[in-house]
Amino acid sequence: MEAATQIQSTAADGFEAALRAQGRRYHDRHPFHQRMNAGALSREQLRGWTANRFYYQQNLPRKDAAVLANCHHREVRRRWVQRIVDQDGTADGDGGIEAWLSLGKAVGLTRREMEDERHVLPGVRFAVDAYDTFARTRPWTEAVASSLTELFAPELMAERIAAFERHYPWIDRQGLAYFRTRLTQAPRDCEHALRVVKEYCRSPQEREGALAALSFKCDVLWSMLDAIEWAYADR
Ligand SMILES: O=C(O)c1cc(C(=O)O)c2c(n1)C(=O)C(=O)c1cc(C(=O)O)[nH]c1-2
Repeated sequence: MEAATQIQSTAADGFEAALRAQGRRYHDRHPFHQRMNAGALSREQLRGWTANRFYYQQNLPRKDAAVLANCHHREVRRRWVQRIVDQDGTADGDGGIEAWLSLGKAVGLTRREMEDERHVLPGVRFAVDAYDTFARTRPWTEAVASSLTELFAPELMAERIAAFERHYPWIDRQGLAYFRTRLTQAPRDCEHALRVVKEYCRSPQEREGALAALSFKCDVLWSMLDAIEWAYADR
C-alpha cells in the first residue's frame, strides 16, 4: 500500500471509531430505558412511551424523504428509499408504522389516540421536529450520519424484546413484531449509512460535521426520554 493511501485508510478507521464511540451517549443508558428493561415501568408509563415514540416513528419517512430530496447520487437514493417503504409499507396493514400501531394496541392504546397525537408531549414534539428540520436543512451527508444511532440499536432491541417477554406478560407478544423486524433492518440500514458517510465525508470539516450530526441525534433521543420520564414519573 502506498504511503498516502495508508494514511487515508488509517484516518478512515479513526473516523469510524469516533462515530462508534458516540455509542457512549446512546439512549440505552437513559434511566427510563434502564427501568424499562429491568421491568420497573408501570402500564401507564409504557403506554406513555409507546404513544410518544409513535410520533418519532411516524416522522421517520418524512425525514428520509428529506435525505432523498437533498441527495444528488442515484446509487444512494436507490438504497435509501427502502427505508420509506419499510416504515410506510406498500399496502394497508403493512410496514413499520402499522406494526407500531399494533404495539400500541398490545399495551392498551387505541389507533385513534395514537394517531390524533393527544399524548404527544411538547418536549417529544420539539425533539422529533428538530430531527426533521435537521434532515431538511443540513447537508444530506449529515442527515445520513445522524441516522447512525442505529449502529447501537440492535443490542437494545434484543434486550427490549427479552425484557418485555419476561417482565410485562400482559403485553401480547404479537405486539413485539416491530422490534423483531428491526433486529435485521437496523444492521442492514446502518451498514449502508456507514459506507455512505465514509465515502462522501472525506475532508476534516465533513467528518466533523458527521460526528456533530450523530451527537445531535443522540441528544434528540435522550431529550425524548427526559420528557417522557418526567411526564409519567408518578403514573
Ligand atoms: O427503539 C429504538 O431504540 C430505536 C432507536 C432508533 C435510533 O437509534 O434512532 C431508531 C429506531 N428505534 C427505529 O425503530 C427506527 O426505525 C429508526 C430509524 C432511525 C433513523 O434515524 O433513521 N432511527 C431509528
